[in-house]
Amino acid sequence: MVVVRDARRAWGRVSPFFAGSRWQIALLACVSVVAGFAEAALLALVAAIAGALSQGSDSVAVDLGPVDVSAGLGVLFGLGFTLAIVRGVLQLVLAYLPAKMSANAMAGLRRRLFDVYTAASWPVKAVERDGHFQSLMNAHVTSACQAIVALATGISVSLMFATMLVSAFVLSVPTAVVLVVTSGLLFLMLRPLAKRLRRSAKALSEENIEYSKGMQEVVLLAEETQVFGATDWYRERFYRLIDEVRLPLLRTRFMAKAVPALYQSVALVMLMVALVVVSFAGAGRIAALGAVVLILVRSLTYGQQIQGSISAMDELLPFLHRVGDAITHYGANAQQDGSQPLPAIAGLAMKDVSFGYVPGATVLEAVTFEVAMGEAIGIVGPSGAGKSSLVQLLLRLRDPEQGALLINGVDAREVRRSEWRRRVAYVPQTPQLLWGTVADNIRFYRPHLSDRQVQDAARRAHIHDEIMSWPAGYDTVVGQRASAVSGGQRQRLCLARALAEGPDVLILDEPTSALDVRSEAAVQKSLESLKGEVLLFLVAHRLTTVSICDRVMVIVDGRLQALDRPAQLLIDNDFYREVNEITRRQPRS
Ligand SMILES: Nc1ncnc2c1ncn2[C@@H]1O[C@H](COP(=O)(O)OP(=O)(O)OP(=O)(O)O)[C@@H](O)[C@H]1O
Repeated sequence: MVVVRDARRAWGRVSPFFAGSRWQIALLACVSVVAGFAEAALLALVAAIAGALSQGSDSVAVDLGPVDVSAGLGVLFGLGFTLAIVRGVLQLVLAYLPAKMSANAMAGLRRRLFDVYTAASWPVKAVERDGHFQSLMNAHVTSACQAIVALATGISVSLMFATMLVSAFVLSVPTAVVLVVTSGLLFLMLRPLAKRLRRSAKALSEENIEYSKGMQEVVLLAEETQVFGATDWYRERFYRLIDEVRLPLLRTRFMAKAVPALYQSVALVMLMVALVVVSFAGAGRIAALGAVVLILVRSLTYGQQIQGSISAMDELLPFLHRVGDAITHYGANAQQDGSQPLPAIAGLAMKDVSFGYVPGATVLEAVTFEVAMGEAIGIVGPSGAGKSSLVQLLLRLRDPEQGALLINGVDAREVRRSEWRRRVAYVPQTPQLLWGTVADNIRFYRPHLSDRQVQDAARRAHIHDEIMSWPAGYDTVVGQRASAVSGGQRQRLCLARALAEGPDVLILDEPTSALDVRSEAAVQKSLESLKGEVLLFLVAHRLTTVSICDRVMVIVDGRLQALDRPAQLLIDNDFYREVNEITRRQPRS
């Protein structure tokens, strides 16, 4: 059966992510069988006691097919209560195990997804739309765990159904045959509906991801839409996203409920058919007949629960598969690592480096240069020339298509990433603050950094005095939105973050473009004091930013046009001269 095959495949993919799953499944199976037989015995006992009471007899004969047991009413009442209690306790175990498996699976899947995502190469993550990973981690993992509960419940109720079947065979062979045939027929009748349910669930999983991506955009653009106003077009676009989830959700939820409900209605008809067969074939004494009827009714309940589990799996397995696919995808695109240690950085170079984001569209071409530790290098060029792309290669977020980045003369791909990361720091154009204290933001998940190191970094970034003037000092809470800091302070906090571990190489992408003159001067002062201590790369549009640099790279149309001292560039380089001219004419704000 498709769903069983699919469930086994899904189980194979997720079971490694939660500990002890095998023994839990084995325990679940054993407890289900024992609980099923305890229930069947209890039903036979109830029927026998009812039969004895109706005849006014003190002694009860329990018909267990080939075995007949006789005992007094008192003994059998005691046995009945014991069986009921045992059944109740086992039921608790059967409720606990799937819940535990699901909770373990949720933690295991989330850990695994987080690990493969963080280890995946940057180009794989960079092409994903915002909201994609969040949706996987939240809605998809939650649904995947519900699928695991459905799977565990399905295994449990199937075994209980099987024990009912065995009990029915013991009590009355014709009844058991009718049970097998009717159940089989029911499953066959409901399969087409179940297939449609799977299709809708798959569509729902896809639409949910689209919806999450859209909603992420709503959050990201909240400030802009507040200013521009949520236009009708904007609203319509998101209403459409909401509606696109509505239809598959309606179909999926309807069919997930309708299939088991239909099963119940048809099952009642089948029950009447079974009774007709029993009436013709005969089920022995009245007590045996009672037991057979009770077991039939109970079997149909379990059959309905099996159908419910199958429907739930039909609904939820696409989510589980998507999580599995994502784990495979990120895992297959893990960042490659080198094995060479990196004691210290003496110099960096690029040799004949060409790079493009998509095949056939070259962004950087034959870039070759050499820079030494302690130099301050500016990177300028027109918009779209390839400056940020060059930075991505320097940061080893991406690898060149041709040529190589050389660290101390060694191909960067051969150098251990962990050591490279420890020696390189970066301040992006729009650095992000964590929701936490100023100290947390400078420390940035590096608990080994002492308070003194944090404060030293802040001093070097020329932000320490300002921090000390705030009432809560380093304990001031800052965040992404309700930020307690200005743009310039944010930039310098992130500079302190970059400096905290004493990097060899510091790369800044437009560190002062969004700042006023005073903040720019403060950042410039910080950078100037770093000169000679680190290898500094400074991407800039304004030439004032690169005024502290020893040499400046001019990148035009993806080519390194020049790498020289600013004074020399003013003589040799048209682009540099032109930008210098424009800058001189502009009044400073
Ligand atoms: N993720 C990407 N996928 C595809 N193309 C990209 C991507 N990022 C940048 N590009 C393209 O690469 C070229 C160089 O872009 P890059 O961002 O490196 O330029 P830049 O010099 O930093 O520009 P700016 O000064 O405007 O920031 C541009 O044509 C741009 O469209």
